[in-house]
Amino acid sequence: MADFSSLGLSDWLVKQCKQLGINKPTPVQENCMPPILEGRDCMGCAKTGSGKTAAFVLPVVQKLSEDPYGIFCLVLTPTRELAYQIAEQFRVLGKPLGLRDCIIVGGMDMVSQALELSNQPHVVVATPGRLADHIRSSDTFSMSKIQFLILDEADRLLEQGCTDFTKDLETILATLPAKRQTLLFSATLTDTLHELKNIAMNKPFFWESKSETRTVEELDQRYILTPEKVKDAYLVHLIQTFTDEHDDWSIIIFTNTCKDCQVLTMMLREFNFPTISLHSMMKQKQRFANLAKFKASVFKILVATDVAARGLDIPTVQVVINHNTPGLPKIYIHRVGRTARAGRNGVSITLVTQYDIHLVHSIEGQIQTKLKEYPVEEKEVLKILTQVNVTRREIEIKLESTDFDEKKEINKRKQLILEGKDPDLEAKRKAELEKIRSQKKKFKLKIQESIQRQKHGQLKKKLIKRKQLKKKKAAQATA
Ligand SMILES: Nc1ncnc2c1ncn2[C@@H]1O[C@H](COP(=O)(O)OP(=O)(O)OP(=O)(O)O)[C@@H](O)[C@H]1O
Repeated sequence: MADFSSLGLSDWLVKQCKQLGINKPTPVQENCMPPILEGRDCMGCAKTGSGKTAAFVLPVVQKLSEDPYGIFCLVLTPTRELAYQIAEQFRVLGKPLGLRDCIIVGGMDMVSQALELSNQPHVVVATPGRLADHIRSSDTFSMSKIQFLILDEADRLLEQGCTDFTKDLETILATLPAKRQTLLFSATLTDTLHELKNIAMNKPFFWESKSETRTVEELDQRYILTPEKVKDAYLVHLIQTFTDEHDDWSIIIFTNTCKDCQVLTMMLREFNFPTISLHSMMKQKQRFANLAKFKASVFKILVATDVAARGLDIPTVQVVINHNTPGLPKIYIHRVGRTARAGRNGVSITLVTQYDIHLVHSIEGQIQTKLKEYPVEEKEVLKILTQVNVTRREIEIKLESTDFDEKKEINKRKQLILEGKDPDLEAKRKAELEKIRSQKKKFKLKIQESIQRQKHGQLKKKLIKRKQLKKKKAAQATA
């Protein structure tokens, strides 16, 4: 196996790696770093927790040390928390160099960010929306000379999901030089390969870890089949068991919506579990503070939406619980990848209702692994069922009396304004679309009913005819 020196890193950087416990390159590092150092574009696809961040940070820091200037490198990433994590890796590995980084994410003060950008940091780590806002509103910084553009979680940045980055990416790409190195990394790159190649890449070096499974071997992947109404009781029971048996374990619970995230956090606190939440309806400062408390093990349980599904590297996380079965295998891969990182063991448990079984099959098909049933004493779960459900209901009532839903509506309106849309017009458009959809549905239903009636009529006619024929035959026979 190669060492970092033979891959082309300077002695001071190898020493810096050692201080972080990074002694031998992981496969993605061993394979992707040489072509990057040679000046090639690169696409790296490797499992969660396999060291993709250092695979791009190290070559950039090496190259920066040979020709330091700002702005040298731009890293784009889908979430704000991930931007901080990546910037930290640059800061630590580039410390002997005096590397200056700048983090540009939404929810933080725009003026101080603009000031930092104008001071020409070596590395800018950003979420696309906020960086595009700076480009549109100010001309005090330039990225026309950057040498590296990196898209971390590249497939997420390019997919048109609920947060669509494509417009912002277009704005950003238009300000970058054509002559640059573009590096794309993710654990699920292959699904969006075609779109990724459109990012004007120059014969990229492509590397994918050779493995039939798409999740790591150290991860014990389990499921519990449960009726929807018993889900929370299973959750409370699982957490009770884990916390009784282990002192130093942390657990991440993934939920489908911000509201669910909030309800579960409050409910688990009622049961005295040290729980904290992370979702997009929280103020950014609170998000950072909560994540820091979870990382420091002040709170052992983090309830989060998919905002925490990608990239977060928290070594103490031993268990990931999916409170809902993810609708897409890709989301499942990233969620469960928050445990069993860098060779450690971990467990993931997905709560599956009878309506989600097809989703589990599709996940199993993608990851090429069968999930195993997690054994639970059902009797124990039933003992707490009423208490858990009553607690949940009380919390839901409490939350309804706060302005949680209202805040969500306000946030939505703010987002639309930022996207340059009129919230009232959008609401009208949405209502009209909904009306058309419901009319179409009604029409379809009517047609189906009329077909059904026709079929029924035809059948009735056939039966009458058959009866008449039978009668006729019987009459002929007696005559
Ligand atoms: N060569 C190495 N030896 C030991 N540990 C390493 C090495 N490279 C990286 N690590 C550590 O492995 C952990 C996971 O790395 P990283 O966060 O880069 O994973 P990733 O592949 O980006 O995962 P994800 O797809 O979830 O974002 C980090 O704590 C990192 O410090």
